[in-house]
Amino acid sequence: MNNITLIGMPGVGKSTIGVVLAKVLGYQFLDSDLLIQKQERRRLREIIEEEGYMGFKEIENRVNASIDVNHTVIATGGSVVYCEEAMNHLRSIGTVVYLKLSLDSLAKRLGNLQCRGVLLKDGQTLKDLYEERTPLYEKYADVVLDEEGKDLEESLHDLLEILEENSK
Ligand SMILES: Nc1ncnc2c1ncn2[C@@H]1O[C@H](COP(=O)(O)OP(=O)(O)O)[C@@H](O)[C@H]1O
Ligand SMILES: O=C(O)C1=C[C@@H](OP(=O)(O)O)[C@@H](O)[C@H](O)C1
Ligand SMILES: [Mg+2]
Repeated sequence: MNNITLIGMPGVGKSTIGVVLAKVLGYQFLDSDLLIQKQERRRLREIIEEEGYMGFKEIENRVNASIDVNHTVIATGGSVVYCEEAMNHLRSIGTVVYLKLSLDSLAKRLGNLQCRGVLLKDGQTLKDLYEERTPLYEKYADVVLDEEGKDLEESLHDLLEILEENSK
Protein backbone atom coordinates (compact mmCIF):
# COMPACT_ATOMS: atom_id res chain seq x y z
CA MET A 1 0.00 0.00 0.00
CA ASN A 2 0.93 3.68 -0.05
CA ASN A 3 2.49 3.39 -3.48
CA ILE A 4 2.34 6.07 -6.17
CA THR A 5 1.90 4.92 -9.75
CA LEU A 6 2.65 7.28 -12.64
CA ILE A 7 0.75 6.82 -15.90
CA GLY A 8 0.72 8.88 -19.11
CA MET A 9 1.92 9.07 -22.68
CA PRO A 10 5.47 8.03 -23.59
CA GLY A 11 7.83 10.97 -23.13
CA VAL A 12 5.70 12.73 -20.54
CA GLY A 13 8.40 12.13 -17.92
CA LYS A 14 7.12 9.23 -15.77
CA SER A 15 10.56 7.67 -15.36
CA THR A 16 12.37 11.00 -14.93
CA ILE A 17 10.06 12.56 -12.36
CA GLY A 18 9.41 9.19 -10.69
CA VAL A 19 12.93 8.67 -9.49
CA VAL A 20 13.19 12.22 -8.12
CA LEU A 21 9.79 11.91 -6.42
CA ALA A 22 10.94 8.68 -4.76
CA LYS A 23 14.02 10.45 -3.39
CA VAL A 24 12.00 13.36 -2.03
CA LEU A 25 9.47 11.05 -0.35
CA GLY A 26 12.08 8.53 0.85
CA TYR A 27 10.35 5.82 -1.21
CA GLN A 28 11.72 3.06 -3.39
CA PHE A 29 11.54 3.49 -7.16
CA LEU A 30 10.38 0.88 -9.64
CA ASP A 31 10.26 1.32 -13.41
CA SER A 32 7.89 -1.38 -14.58
CA ASP A 33 9.43 -1.32 -18.07
CA LEU A 34 12.72 -2.44 -16.51
CA LEU A 35 10.90 -5.10 -14.52
CA ILE A 36 9.42 -6.45 -17.76
CA GLN A 37 12.91 -6.55 -19.32
CA LYS A 38 14.34 -8.32 -16.27
CA GLN A 39 11.60 -10.94 -16.09
CA GLU A 40 11.64 -11.54 -19.85
CA ARG A 41 15.43 -11.33 -20.17
CA ARG A 42 14.82 -9.29 -23.34
CA ARG A 43 14.68 -5.62 -24.19
CA LEU A 44 11.24 -4.01 -24.69
CA ARG A 45 11.96 -3.48 -28.38
CA GLU A 46 12.81 -7.16 -28.80
CA ILE A 47 9.64 -8.24 -26.98
CA ILE A 48 7.52 -5.99 -29.22
CA GLU A 49 9.32 -7.26 -32.35
CA GLU A 50 9.13 -10.92 -31.36
CA GLU A 51 5.72 -11.11 -29.69
CA GLY A 52 3.85 -8.40 -31.59
CA TYR A 53 1.39 -5.85 -30.28
CA MET A 54 -0.94 -8.28 -28.44
CA GLY A 55 1.89 -10.41 -27.09
CA PHE A 56 3.59 -7.37 -25.55
CA LYS A 57 0.33 -6.25 -23.94
CA GLU A 58 -0.16 -9.68 -22.35
CA ILE A 59 3.34 -9.61 -20.87
CA GLU A 60 2.92 -6.00 -19.73
CA ASN A 61 -0.38 -6.92 -18.06
CA ARG A 62 1.05 -9.95 -16.29
CA VAL A 63 4.15 -8.19 -15.00
CA ASN A 64 2.32 -5.06 -13.80
CA ALA A 65 -0.50 -7.08 -12.22
CA SER A 66 2.02 -8.97 -10.11
CA ILE A 67 3.86 -5.96 -8.65
CA ASP A 68 3.99 -6.40 -4.88
CA VAL A 69 5.64 -3.39 -3.22
CA ASN A 70 5.21 -0.86 -0.42
CA HIS A 71 6.17 2.81 -0.26
CA THR A 72 7.30 2.74 -3.85
CA VAL A 73 6.96 5.14 -6.78
CA ILE A 74 6.11 3.04 -9.82
CA ALA A 75 6.82 4.51 -13.27
CA THR A 76 4.80 2.49 -15.77
CA GLY A 77 5.16 2.23 -19.54
CA GLY A 78 2.69 4.41 -21.47
CA SER A 79 0.79 1.40 -22.82
CA VAL A 80 -0.12 -0.06 -19.41
CA VAL A 81 -3.57 1.57 -19.61
CA TYR A 82 -4.61 -1.08 -22.12
CA CYS A 83 -4.13 -3.69 -19.39
CA GLU A 84 -7.30 -3.73 -17.32
CA GLU A 85 -6.17 -6.29 -14.76
CA ALA A 86 -2.86 -4.48 -14.20
CA MET A 87 -4.57 -1.09 -13.86
CA ASN A 88 -7.07 -2.39 -11.32
CA HIS A 89 -4.19 -3.92 -9.37
CA LEU A 90 -2.15 -0.68 -9.44
CA ARG A 91 -5.20 1.25 -8.25
CA SER A 92 -5.65 -1.20 -5.39
CA ILE A 93 -2.07 -0.78 -4.10
CA GLY A 94 -1.83 3.02 -4.12
CA THR A 95 -2.57 6.33 -5.83
CA VAL A 96 -2.54 6.52 -9.62
CA VAL A 97 -1.28 9.83 -11.03
CA TYR A 98 -1.84 10.78 -14.67
CA LEU A 99 0.94 13.04 -15.97
CA LYS A 100 -0.72 15.08 -18.68
CA LEU A 101 0.82 17.07 -21.53
CA SER A 102 -0.60 18.47 -24.77
CA LEU A 103 -0.07 16.63 -28.04
CA ASP A 104 2.11 19.46 -29.39
CA SER A 105 4.48 19.40 -26.42
CA LEU A 106 4.69 15.61 -26.51
CA ALA A 107 5.49 15.62 -30.22
CA LYS A 108 8.37 18.03 -29.59
CA ARG A 109 9.75 15.85 -26.82
CA LEU A 110 9.37 12.50 -28.47
CA GLY A 111 11.15 12.65 -31.81
CA ASN A 112 11.20 9.23 -33.38
CA LEU A 113 8.50 7.00 -31.93
CA GLN A 114 9.85 3.75 -33.37
CA CYS A 115 13.23 4.37 -31.79
CA ARG A 116 11.57 4.71 -28.36
CA GLY A 117 9.68 1.44 -28.84
CA VAL A 118 6.20 2.94 -28.53
CA LEU A 119 3.40 0.41 -28.99
CA LEU A 120 1.80 1.47 -32.27
CA LYS A 121 -0.68 -0.40 -34.47
CA ASP A 122 0.09 -0.29 -38.21
CA GLY A 123 -0.37 3.24 -39.54
CA GLN A 124 -1.14 4.72 -36.14
CA THR A 125 0.19 8.25 -35.54
CA LEU A 126 1.05 9.97 -32.28
CA LYS A 127 -2.22 11.93 -32.58
CA ASP A 128 -4.23 8.70 -32.99
CA LEU A 129 -2.47 7.24 -29.99
CA TYR A 130 -3.11 10.38 -27.92
CA GLU A 131 -6.82 10.33 -28.74
CA GLU A 132 -7.15 6.61 -28.08
CA ARG A 133 -5.36 6.71 -24.76
CA THR A 134 -6.46 10.00 -23.17
CA PRO A 135 -9.86 8.63 -22.02
CA LEU A 136 -8.11 5.59 -20.53
CA TYR A 137 -5.56 7.66 -18.60
CA GLU A 138 -8.43 9.80 -17.29
CA LYS A 139 -10.48 6.75 -16.37
CA TYR A 140 -7.79 5.17 -14.20
CA ALA A 141 -6.34 8.32 -12.63
CA ASP A 142 -6.96 9.16 -8.99
CA VAL A 143 -5.27 12.52 -9.60
CA VAL A 144 -4.07 14.44 -12.67
CA LEU A 145 -0.93 16.58 -12.96
CA ASP A 146 -0.93 19.02 -15.88
CA GLU A 147 2.73 19.48 -16.87
CA GLU A 148 2.15 22.03 -19.61
CA GLY A 149 4.84 24.73 -19.60
CA LYS A 150 6.51 23.33 -16.48
CA ASP A 151 10.09 22.17 -16.10
CA LEU A 152 10.92 19.12 -14.00
CA GLU A 153 11.25 21.11 -10.78
CA GLU A 154 7.91 22.87 -11.23
CA SER A 155 6.19 19.58 -12.12
CA LEU A 156 7.64 17.94 -9.03
CA HIS A 157 6.56 20.83 -6.80
CA ASP A 158 2.98 20.70 -8.11
CA LEU A 159 2.89 16.91 -7.89
CA LEU A 160 3.88 16.98 -4.22
CA GLU A 161 1.15 19.55 -3.57
CA ILE A 162 -1.48 17.43 -5.35
CA LEU A 163 -0.43 14.30 -3.44
CA GLU A 164 -0.58 16.19 -0.14
CA GLU A 165 -4.07 17.46 -1.01
CA ASN A 166 -5.19 13.97 -2.01
CA SER A 167 -4.00 12.39 1.22
CA LYS A 168 -6.23 14.63 3.40
N1 LIG B 1 9.01 18.21 -16.83
C1 LIG B 1 9.82 18.03 -17.90
N2 LIG B 1 10.10 19.07 -18.71
C2 LIG B 1 10.84 18.88 -19.82
N3 LIG B 1 11.37 17.70 -20.21
C3 LIG B 1 11.14 16.64 -19.45
C4 LIG B 1 10.34 16.73 -18.26
N4 LIG B 1 10.23 15.49 -17.73
C5 LIG B 1 10.94 14.67 -18.56
N5 LIG B 1 11.48 15.37 -19.57
C6 LIG B 1 12.29 14.81 -20.67
O1 LIG B 1 11.38 14.08 -21.50
C7 LIG B 1 12.00 12.89 -21.96
C8 LIG B 1 11.16 11.69 -21.63
O2 LIG B 1 11.18 11.43 -20.25
P1 LIG B 1 10.91 9.97 -19.66
O3 LIG B 1 11.04 10.11 -18.17
O4 LIG B 1 11.72 8.95 -20.32
O5 LIG B 1 9.37 9.77 -20.03
P2 LIG B 1 8.44 8.49 -19.90
O6 LIG B 1 9.02 7.58 -18.87
O7 LIG B 1 7.11 9.07 -19.47
O8 LIG B 1 8.37 7.90 -21.26
C9 LIG B 1 13.39 12.86 -21.34
O9 LIG B 1 14.27 13.35 -22.31
C10 LIG B 1 13.30 13.81 -20.17
O10 LIG B 1 14.52 14.42 -19.89
O1 LIG C 1 3.54 3.97 -24.60
C1 LIG C 1 3.99 2.93 -25.13
O2 LIG C 1 3.42 2.36 -26.07
C2 LIG C 1 5.27 2.38 -24.61
C3 LIG C 1 6.01 3.15 -23.76
C4 LIG C 1 7.30 2.72 -23.22
O3 LIG C 1 7.49 3.30 -21.92
P1 LIG C 1 7.52 4.88 -21.60
O4 LIG C 1 6.09 5.36 -21.46
O5 LIG C 1 8.26 4.97 -20.30
O6 LIG C 1 8.23 5.60 -22.71
C5 LIG C 1 7.39 1.21 -23.12
O7 LIG C 1 6.57 0.70 -22.10
C6 LIG C 1 6.98 0.52 -24.35
O8 LIG C 1 8.04 0.64 -25.24
C7 LIG C 1 5.65 0.98 -24.95
MG1 LIG D 1 9.54 5.51 -18.86
